[in-house]
Amino acid sequence: MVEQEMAESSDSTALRKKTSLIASLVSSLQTDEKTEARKNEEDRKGLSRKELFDEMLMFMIAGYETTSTTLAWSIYQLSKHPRVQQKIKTELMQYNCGQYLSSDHLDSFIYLDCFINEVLRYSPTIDATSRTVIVDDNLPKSGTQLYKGNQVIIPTSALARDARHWKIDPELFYPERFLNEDKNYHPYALLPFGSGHRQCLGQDLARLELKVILARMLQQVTFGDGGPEVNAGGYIQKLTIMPKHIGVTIEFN
Ligand code: HEM
Repeated sequence: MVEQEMAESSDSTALRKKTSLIASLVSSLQTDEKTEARKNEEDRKGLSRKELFDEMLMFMIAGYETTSTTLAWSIYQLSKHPRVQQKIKTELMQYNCGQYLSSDHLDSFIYLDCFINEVLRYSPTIDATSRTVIVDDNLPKSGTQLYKGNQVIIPTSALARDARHWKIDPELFYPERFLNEDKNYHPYALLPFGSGHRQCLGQDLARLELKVILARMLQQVTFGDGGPEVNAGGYIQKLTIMPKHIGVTIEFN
């Protein structure tokens, strides 16, 4: 894909760089890598070819397992919460979209958005992120001293279940919270995609993928609890946090 893009004229790449990630990366390639390599890191402009390929690899690694694991958690939660599953199905039927899912249809599925948010809150695939302190500073309330170079861990999964930040018991799997009591939750209580200028670059794509796949699946099938032996839940921590025992029944509607 990158080579195809590099074969295009620079004018054509520049035209498409707002809508194509690959065109955008290719248009940032350094024209003279050797000269750039001799400069200090802060003075270098553009991407080397190696940096571009590293970015592409990062998209694949960061984009694949996170989204597929969130989908696995979604299926697990659907199997455990038939009431929630039925409510999503009712919403899908209400808009009677058949085989064709337009962006207007997707925008109408408000409860499905709440469900996806609740899965990301209750069963996060990533439990923390981190930042490197770049100047000596201290935390506003506690006064804790931080020094340049310290690594600060932000425990996103603990924040998402911290009762101080949620009006409805955070231990409950309850998508409706995002329609009512917890609609205006603290912006840093739920950070499934991080925050700030290093936040997840693929979050809109991930949300779109999750919404389309879940809507399509729930138009066709109902997930049931496969029983305590196979659908026992729990989690394993690999690159992401995955469900450990997930075993559901699938009924075609
Ligand atoms: C449900 C799916 C996903 C979850 C839960 C997720 C979560 C995250 C989190 C927590 C971070 C760190 C953000 C921070 O420290 O502030 C991150 C970074 C990143 N994600 Fe995602 N992600 C998902 C899907 C994707 C997809 C689909 C892509 C790309 C196709 C992607 C690409 C990236 C990249 C490139 C970064 C690094 C950004 C940077 O360091 O500047 N992610 N993601």
